[in-house]
Amino acid sequence: MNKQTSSWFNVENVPQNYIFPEEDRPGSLPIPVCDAIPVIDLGKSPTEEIMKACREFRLFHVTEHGVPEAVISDTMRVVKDFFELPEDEIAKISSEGGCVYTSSNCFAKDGAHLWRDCLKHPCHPLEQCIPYWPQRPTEYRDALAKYVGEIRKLSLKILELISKGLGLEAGYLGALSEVQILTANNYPACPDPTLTLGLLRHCDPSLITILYQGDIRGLQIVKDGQWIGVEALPNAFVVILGNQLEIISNGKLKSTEHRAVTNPNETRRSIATLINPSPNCIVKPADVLVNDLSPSLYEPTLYKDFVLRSKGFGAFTKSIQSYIKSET
Ligand SMILES: O=C(O)CCC(=O)C(=O)O
Ligand SMILES: [Fe+2]
Repeated sequence: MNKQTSSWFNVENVPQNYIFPEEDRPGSLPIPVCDAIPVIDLGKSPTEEIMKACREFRLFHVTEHGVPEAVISDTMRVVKDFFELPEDEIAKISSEGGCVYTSSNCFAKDGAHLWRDCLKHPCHPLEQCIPYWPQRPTEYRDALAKYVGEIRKLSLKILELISKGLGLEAGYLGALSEVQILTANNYPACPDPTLTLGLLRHCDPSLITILYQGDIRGLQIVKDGQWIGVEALPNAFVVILGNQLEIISNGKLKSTEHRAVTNPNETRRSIATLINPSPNCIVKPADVLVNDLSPSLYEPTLYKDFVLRSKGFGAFTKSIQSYIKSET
């Protein structure tokens, strides 16, 4: 086995406090990967295809996205190296403002732990955020700065297509996406994936989330009341619709319920970049989508109140939120 940071997962049987209640755990029934989830070529200005995917699956893959392969592979490498740092190095991280490291020692539900370690930090505006990022591995900041810059461009491109598809003016959703939060997830191999979860069923508190998951499966979404698996396509990104897009679109688009399951063979890593409004933004349905036939379905809500109420960034919501400058 590779050098591992911590030993909590290096066990033959799943410890009792990692076993989720029956209604949450994946169980032993197979959940097949759905090959109907659209893979959208972004080189073709595919507004209609994106809108159809958003309506039918609330999620889609994108290829021809413009993010260089080397940027992705360097990022995955430094993220792997980060999670393999000695425990005392990682322990220093949690004390640095704005950057949060959570190990599986945090309880997720009813005393059950997630089978996951995770690192979260804001990453836009870049200059303001970089000083809070981990300094080890030494290439972390350089690699991630390139990655989040590329993801910013990609997210604006996708939001522009969705703005158009919803009939909103150009730049409408882009203007509501001033904050970007990166979550790097590390799910070690698990002796019994039927009992455990990398991430519980949730919706992201974002407008959209751009997820990179390499070539190891583990993401599942709810479609028509059933769990379905999402393929892991190397060098493609998964776009997940978040709560804020559901509100702004006045329910025309719905957020994606999803979770991450574990596997018995190898460590899976994913990088989720959440594209969010700023904390003091009032999020409400776009005026052009509200009329007599389609009355407003959501109360205007201050984004930071939404996030605090829903604990959108987990147990450390407050420290992440308070770090982001309110004037942004
Ligand atoms: O690891 C995954 O596939 C999902 C990650 C995720 O949903 C999240 O970080 O919010
Ligand atoms: Fe998520």
